[in-house]
Amino acid sequence: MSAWQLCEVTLPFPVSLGRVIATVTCSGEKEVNLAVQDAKAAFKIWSKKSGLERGQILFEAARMIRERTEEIAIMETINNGKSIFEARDDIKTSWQCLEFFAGLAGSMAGEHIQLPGGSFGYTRREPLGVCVGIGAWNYPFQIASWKSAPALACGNAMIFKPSPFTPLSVLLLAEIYTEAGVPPGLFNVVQGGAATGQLLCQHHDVAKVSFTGSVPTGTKIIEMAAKGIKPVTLELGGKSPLIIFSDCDLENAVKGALIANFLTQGEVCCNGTRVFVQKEILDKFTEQVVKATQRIKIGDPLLEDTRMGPLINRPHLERVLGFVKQAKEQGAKVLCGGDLHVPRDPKLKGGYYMTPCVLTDCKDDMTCVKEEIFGPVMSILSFDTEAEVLERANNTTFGLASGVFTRDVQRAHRVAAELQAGVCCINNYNINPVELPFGGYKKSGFGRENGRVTVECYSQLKTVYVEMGDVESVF
Ligand SMILES: NC(=O)c1ccc[n+]([C@@H]2O[C@H](COP(=O)([O-])OP(=O)(O)OC[C@H]3O[C@@H](n4cnc5c(N)ncnc54)[C@H](O)[C@@H]3O)[C@@H](O)[C@H]2O)c1
Ligand SMILES: O=CCc1c[nH]cn1
Repeated sequence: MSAWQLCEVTLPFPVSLGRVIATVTCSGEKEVNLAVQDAKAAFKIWSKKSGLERGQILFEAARMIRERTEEIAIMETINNGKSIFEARDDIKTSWQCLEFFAGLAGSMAGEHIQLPGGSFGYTRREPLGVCVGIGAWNYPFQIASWKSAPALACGNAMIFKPSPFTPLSVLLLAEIYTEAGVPPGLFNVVQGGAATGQLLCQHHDVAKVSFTGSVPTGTKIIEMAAKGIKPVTLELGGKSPLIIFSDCDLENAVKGALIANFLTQGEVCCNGTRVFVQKEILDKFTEQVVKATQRIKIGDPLLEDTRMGPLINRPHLERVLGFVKQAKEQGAKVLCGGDLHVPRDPKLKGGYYMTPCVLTDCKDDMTCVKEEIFGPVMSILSFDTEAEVLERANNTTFGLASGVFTRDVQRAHRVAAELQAGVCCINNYNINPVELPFGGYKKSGFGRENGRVTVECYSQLKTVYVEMGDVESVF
C-alpha cells in the first residue's frame, strides 16, 4: 500500500467548475515518514541498476503515458480546468520528457583523468538519494513528469506532493511508473498543503527538494533546505517581457502575444505579460490583438473547440479580477475582457470563468505591470528604442522568460543576450521543448528542468584517486 492511501485528514477540494469532484486525504507526519522509508528501500534497488536498465523502464513508462494520453488529458482537464486541447499537449511533453531522460540514462558517466606516474583519477556520477518534488496547480501532470523523469533516470527515488488544488492526475503517473516496473515506493505521492510540504522539506532523509510555485513559498523552501544543507531546484514566478519591434512579422507577433498570455487561462509562470510594442506599430498591433482575444472561445474545457476554461478557484478568480480593477484605477485602459464570465450552459454556471483581458496605456510603475497576476491579463506598453526597452524589460526582480519579435537577425540575438532571463524566445513564445533547459534568473529561481544540464541537478560527482605507485611518506 502506498503512503497516499494511508492518510487520516479529509479535505474537500472544490475544483474550477464549482463542484467537488473528489476528496483526497492529507498526509501527516506518519505518512510522510512511511513514504520516505519506502523510498529509501526502493532507492537501494533502483540505484544499483545500470543507467540502461533504468532507461528501459522509463521508456516503458513513456510508452504507457503516450498510450493513455486521452484518459490522462481528461483527468488533467477536470483536475485543473485547462482545455482538453492544451491538456493533450501537456501529456505529450510529459512522455517526451521521460523519453529524453530515458535516452540519457545509459550515457551518464564520469571521466578518466591520467595523473603522473601512471596513477589516475576518475569521477562517478552518483544519485543523491530520496528527492522531493513539490508542484504548483497549473501544470500538475507535466510538473510531476519534468521533476521525476530526470530524478529517476539519475538513480534517485522521488516523493511528489502535488498542489492540494490539483491532487488527482499525478496518481496516474504513480500508477504508470509502478506498472512500468520501478520498485514499489520509488515514486510515491503524498497529498496535502503547506504542512505536508514542510514535513517533506525538513525530513533528514530527504536529499534534495525540487519546487515549482510562488516566490514567497520558494523563499520558505530554500530556508528549510538551507538548515539541512540540501540542494534545491526552484522554479518560481515571473513577469516576463515580450518585445515587439516595428520590423516584425505582425501576424506572427499577434499570435505570439496571445500564446504568451492566454494559455491555461493565463496561469503560466513564463507568460510574457509585459508586451512592449514599438510606437510605429502600436495601434495596428493593439487592434489585431484585441480582435484575436475577443475570438477566444471560453467554455466547457472538455469540448474540442474550447480554448479557455475556468480559473483554478474562486479566491484566485477574485484576485485576478482585483488586478484588473486596480489597473483601471491606476490609469490603464481595458480594451477587452477583464470581467466575470457566466457561460450560457447551465452546467457551467458555478465555474470560475473570466474574459481574457487586454490592457493598454500601461506604465512601468503600475501594479499590473510589476506583479505576477497569473491570469488572462495582458499589459501593453509602448517604447521607442532598443536601449530603452531593454532597460525597462530588465527592470524587474523576476527573470524567468522573455521574447522578441523582429526580422533583424542581429538585433534578435543582441536583445536575447541582453535580456536578464533564463529563457528567451525569438519570433515565437512559450515554446519549451524538453531538449532545452528551462528555468529562471533572479527571483524566478535557479536550477534547471529539461535539457542535458538537469542531470547535474539530480546527481553528485564523486572523485576517485587511484595510486599506481608506492606511498611517499613525508614522516
Ligand atoms: N517556474 C516554473 O516552472 C513555474 C511553473 C508553474 C508555476 N510556477 C509558479 O507557481 C505559482 C502558482 O502556483 P501555486 O499557487 O501552487 O504556488 P504556491 O507557492 O502557493 O504552492 C506551490 C506548492 O507549494 C506547496 N507549499 C505551500 N506552502 C509550502 C511550505 N511552506 N512548505 C512546503 N510546501 C509548500 C503548495 O501546497 C503547493 O504544492 C506562480 O507564482 C507561478 O509562477 C512556476
Ligand atoms: O508554468 C510554467 C511553465 C511550466 C510548465 N510546466 C512546468 N513549468
